[in-house]
Amino acid sequence: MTGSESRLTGPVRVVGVGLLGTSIALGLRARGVDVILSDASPTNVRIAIDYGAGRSAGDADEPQLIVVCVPPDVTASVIVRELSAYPRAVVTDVASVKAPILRAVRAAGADVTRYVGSHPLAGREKGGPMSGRADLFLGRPWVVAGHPDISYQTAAAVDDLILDLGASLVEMTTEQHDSSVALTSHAPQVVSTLMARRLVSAPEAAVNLAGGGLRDVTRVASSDPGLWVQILGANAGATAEVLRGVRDDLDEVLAALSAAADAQEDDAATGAAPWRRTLAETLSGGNAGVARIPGKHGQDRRYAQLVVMVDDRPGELARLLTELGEDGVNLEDLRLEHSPGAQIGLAEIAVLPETLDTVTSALAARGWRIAG
Ligand SMILES: NC(=O)c1ccc[n+]([C@@H]2O[C@H](COP(=O)([O-])OP(=O)(O)OC[C@H]3O[C@@H](n4cnc5c(N)ncnc54)[C@H](O)[C@@H]3O)[C@@H](O)[C@H]2O)c1
Ligand SMILES: O=C(O)C(=O)C[C@]1(C(=O)O)C=C[C@@H](O)C=C1
Repeated sequence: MTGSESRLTGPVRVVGVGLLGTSIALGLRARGVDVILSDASPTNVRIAIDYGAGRSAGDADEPQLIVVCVPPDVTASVIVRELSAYPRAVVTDVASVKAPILRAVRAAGADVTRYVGSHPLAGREKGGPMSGRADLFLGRPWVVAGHPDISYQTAAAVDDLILDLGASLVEMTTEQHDSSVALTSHAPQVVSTLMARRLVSAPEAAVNLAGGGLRDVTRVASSDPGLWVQILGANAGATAEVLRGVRDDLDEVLAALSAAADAQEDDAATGAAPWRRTLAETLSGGNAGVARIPGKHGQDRRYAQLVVMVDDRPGELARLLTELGEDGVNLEDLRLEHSPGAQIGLAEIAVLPETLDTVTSALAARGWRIAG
């Protein structure tokens, strides 16, 4: 690819080359943009350079855009420093909270006519430059949390960054952003963590029965505690409000379960017990909530699932993917499940619903066992 394929002219300076910074840098390098890398850790800069994410800073650098990708606690002070060090650059950051950062940048008296915060709703539970991926942002929402002191013309550089990385731009105020992510990201992190904590002292025999449900619920519980203390602390009010709603529902479920446990057998058999209705309503509410989550690429589209049994031998998964490619199948998603002691893995693949029958027959014809 060449630089002409990017909207940004560059150079772009990335400050903080962990997961987010390295992913942004790799994505821009793939479009030919000149990327300057900076981090408090010289080791992280070296790793990111070795990865092909960009070059080290020079005295004569005149960045068009600076993207601050450091932990939330230090984001405002780094923004203030960068605005002052590069008086012609537009500055954005990618921290997971927006209102407290804008407030702190304003309070420091910095030039907010060149600063607008942003936040890609894309990430992983693993940080550091080695987790960086050029395609991390493809099809993901990326919020620009605007404010009245920056002009559209100046903020356009941030829009260009988002579009160059293949993300979809969403405009919100900082407050709308923070209350939205309290619901979609920050409270879910706590719920996932609380469930995962139940496993710490559980018997090994029980934990070994872990299936897809537990893995889905606990994936983000592996995230960096240091980063999340900062995120939750900075968005405490809005996150607590969501969690109070969760607590109310949980109290209802506990009451229903307690009634169910106490119920006489014949009472349970009538089907009319109030606890049964409470549980059914709660579970249906969950169905209705999940149905509102947009699919991949932000479309409200559901995919058909197919589970293929993959022998636990080197190269088998690669063979499955190659053969799907040979059959012209576009995978919308792929998830692997592997139980301890099992000689097979389950590859759960998502395809467009209209292609499900064709894909199933093509795989069966090649001898793959379809589990569901
Ligand atoms: N992890 C995610 O999924 C995710 C997603 C969206 C946004 N974010 C936000 O992106 C930011 C970075 O998160 P990450 O996951 O990339 O973290 P990370 O730990 O992978 O990377 C942070 C980097 O910042 C560097 N750093 C720390 N203090 C610095 C300073 N004062 N000056 C320069 N460099 C400094 C660290 O050395 C490290 O390389 C955070 O604000 C986070 O809220 C994270
Ligand atoms: O680990 C992931 O899958 C994430 O996408 C992480 C996630 C999220 O909750 O959506 C976490 C925090 C960030 O601010 C943005 C993204």
